Amino acid sequence: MNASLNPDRSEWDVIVVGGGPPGEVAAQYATQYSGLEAVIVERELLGGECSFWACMPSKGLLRPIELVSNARDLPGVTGATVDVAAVLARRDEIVKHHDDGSQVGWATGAGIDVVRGHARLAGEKSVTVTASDGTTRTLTARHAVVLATGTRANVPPIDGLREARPWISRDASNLHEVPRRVVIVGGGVVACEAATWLHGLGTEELTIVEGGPRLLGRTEPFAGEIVAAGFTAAGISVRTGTRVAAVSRPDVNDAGEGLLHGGEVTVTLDDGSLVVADEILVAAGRTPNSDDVGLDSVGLTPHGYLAVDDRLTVPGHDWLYVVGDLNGRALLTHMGKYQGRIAGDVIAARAAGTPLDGYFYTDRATVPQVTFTDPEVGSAGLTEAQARDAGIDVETAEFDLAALAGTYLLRENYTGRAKLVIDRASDTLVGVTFVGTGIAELVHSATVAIVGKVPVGDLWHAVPSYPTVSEAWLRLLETLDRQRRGK
Ligand SMILES: Cc1cc2nc3c(=O)[nH]c(=O)nc-3n(C[C@H](O)[C@H](O)[C@H](O)COP(=O)(O)OP(=O)(O)OC[C@H]3O[C@@H](n4cnc5c(N)ncnc54)[C@H](O)[C@@H]3O)c2cc1C
Ligand SMILES: NC(=O)c1ccc[n+]([C@@H]2O[C@H](COP(=O)([O-])OP(=O)(O)OC[C@H]3O[C@@H](n4cnc5c(N)ncnc54)[C@H](O)[C@@H]3O)[C@@H](O)[C@H]2O)c1
Repeated sequence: MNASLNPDRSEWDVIVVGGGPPGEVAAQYATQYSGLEAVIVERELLGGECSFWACMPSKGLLRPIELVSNARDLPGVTGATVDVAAVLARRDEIVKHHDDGSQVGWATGAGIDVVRGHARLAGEKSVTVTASDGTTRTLTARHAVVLATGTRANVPPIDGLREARPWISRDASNLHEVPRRVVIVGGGVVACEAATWLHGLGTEELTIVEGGPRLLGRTEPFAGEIVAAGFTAAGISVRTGTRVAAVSRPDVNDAGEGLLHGGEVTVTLDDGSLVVADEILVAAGRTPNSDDVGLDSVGLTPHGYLAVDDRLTVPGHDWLYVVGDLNGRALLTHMGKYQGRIAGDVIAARAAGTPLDGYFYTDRATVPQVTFTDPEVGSAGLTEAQARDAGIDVETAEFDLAALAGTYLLRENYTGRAKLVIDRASDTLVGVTFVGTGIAELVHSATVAIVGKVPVGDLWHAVPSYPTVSEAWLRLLETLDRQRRGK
């Protein structure tokens, strides 16, 4: 099949609206072995937020900072510094200078057409696309439409905030100048990662304002506490339990993405104190892109996250699938891509009339995530509080990761902690959290143990290599054993 960009045709088997990784994967899986034809409609860049403004640039900025932090904490290594211009240049390479040619090449090479423009549902299996020149065309799907339009930064209705033209995550990840003083609204994942790279790139005065009681509120409490302690030690001001009451910025401009959006910003906090900065970054969660995709044309509510069943199908609309951030199940690229795999397989199976056995989505207690702060935070499954809320009779074990030979060798002043959350009834893990340098690659071992429902007794025979951070597993099991013996 010869796929192309903006082909002159109007009917496909599958139309995917939104070309982030989940949408791309849904198109791939729906077509790769089925003979079905698919088109992806994308209004901006094929590859989506993740490739150009989120995961990839942010991790590209964080990696050199992590390396320098480790090197500076390791006797025998000298001279490690961050070359800001070189880091930003590599980030620009990583986002391919905002050219999605290679992604379009991947799609067409895989037999998937790409149409550029803003897509809206126009009734069952019908999609209108408005191109940048204002022309409109109507596309028809023979089998399925997949919505994968993602989310955008949420800017809360704070007095003066919108008028101040704050930075959003796109500006922070695609920054071209490093503000000397920054206030960050929010203390979740975006805020904590952005604070890490801004500090590492040279921002001198950083204030994080989080309305909730701690940073990284969805993780085990010790994770946010350790990250906050690291920030405080680095001279970053962490204001938890505090909200921004008002923002004032007399001079604003249209400098563009990643450049200062105006002059000095004065931020009034709800305790009456003032913080003056050169930029304000909003990292206060996401808003789903459901308000301008024609949902009302098929009787659906045009706002909020779109609920799906375990086959990623909108109930009552067996031709309509939603993958990625838009369904609100887990705002993570890897989970969205997993949804894309399932939705694609289900579409192909339904079109062929073959059984759907085995094609179902589950995230209820298994979602993994790594937050690339210093130290890193990694988890899979449930926190203790989430497990208790789910009615599980829980047993836990914790271990200070600084007490491992593997972590002692990694860096001089290692800080870290790990925790197991165990379902007593089945004696299997329902959640694992690691905090510390070098834990990111450990998270998948926890995911496998949880998904595989490995009995705790069997984990004793999964022997970690010496001297690695993986020995966290051994120490956690020893701690659990000691607790069970009442010692
Ligand atoms: C700063 C930051 C860092 C992150 N880092 C990580 C990370 O390290 N790991 C991780 O797993 N997750 C990370 N995430 C989350 C991750 O970016 C999202 O989960 C992921 O991008 C979701 O993919 P998506 O396709 O659902 O949405 P998006 O990536 O937002 O893609 C949606 C696409 O749909 C297009 N679109 C929208 N509406 C229309 C329309 N009407 N017509 C046509 N096209 C349309 C958009 O242009 C976009 O290209 C991060 C998020 C942020 C903000
Ligand atoms: N490494 C990764 O996996 C990674 C990195 C970045 C983002 N993400 C994903 O992107 C999503 C969005 O991240 P996020 O950090 O924007 O959202 P979030 O929901 O994780 O955090 C937002 C934080 O802002 C706080 N907040 C909201 N309004 C506020 C206000 N007015 N004043 C003060 N605090 C306020 C909330 O209490 C919350 O703690 C997350 O769900 C995450 O999964 C993942």
